[in-house]
Amino acid sequence: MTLFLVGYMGSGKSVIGSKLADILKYNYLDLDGYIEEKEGATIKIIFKTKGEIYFRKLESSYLKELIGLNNTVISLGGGTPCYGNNLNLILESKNSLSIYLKASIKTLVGRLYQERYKRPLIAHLEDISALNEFIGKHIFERAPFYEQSSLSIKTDGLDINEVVDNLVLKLF
Ligand SMILES: Nc1ncnc2c1ncn2[C@@H]1O[C@H](COP(=O)(O)OP(=O)(O)O)[C@@H](O)[C@H]1O
Ligand SMILES: O=C(O)C1=C[C@@H](OP(=O)(O)O)[C@@H](O)[C@H](O)C1
Ligand SMILES: [Mg+2]
Repeated sequence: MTLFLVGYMGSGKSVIGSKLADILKYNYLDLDGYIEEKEGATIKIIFKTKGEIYFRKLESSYLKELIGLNNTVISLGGGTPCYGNNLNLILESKNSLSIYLKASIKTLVGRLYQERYKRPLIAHLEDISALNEFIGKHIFERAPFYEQSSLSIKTDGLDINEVVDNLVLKLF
């Protein structure tokens, strides 16, 4: 079984995915981490030197390499299901489930403000209200992709361990 974690930046895909894999005794992969390892460059540097389109092409081709793995939790990037044929690959991959980690704009802003420099799409946003507006519009565009996941879980007001526990309960 492959479990794909889906959701906006800051929804907790990376942190929850790694803990979930520990609990389930599954292998763990973070698509962004995989790209960084293979390319020998951070996501930030890839965006800066080659641009977003180049990153999206890498993201799609490395996603293909990770389809069909057994006993693995994979944290996707926030944009992964929203480009090219990625969503079909995820949804049609055999013996897999996609899990949408949902969070309100307010929650995401709270989690991302201090960390926005790690994320090229939001690093330029100076203040909380600019971040708030950007995320609001962006989620409106992306939610229809995320919503096609096999299951979803609301994370507002839950700490990391509570989200993992709820997820384990939903899965089994
Ligand atoms: N449920 C949660 N409660 C509190 N903080 C969280 C929660 N989920 C994630 N975070 C924090 O939000 C930040 C972004 O999490 P991360 O796993 O990198 O998200 P993503 O991979 O979806 O962008 C991290 O600092 C993480 O510790
Ligand atoms: O939403 C996006 O388009 C992106 C999300 C990031 O991953 P996280 O969602 O793990 O932050 C990373 O893939 C890249 O910065 C682009
Ligand atoms: Mg991540």
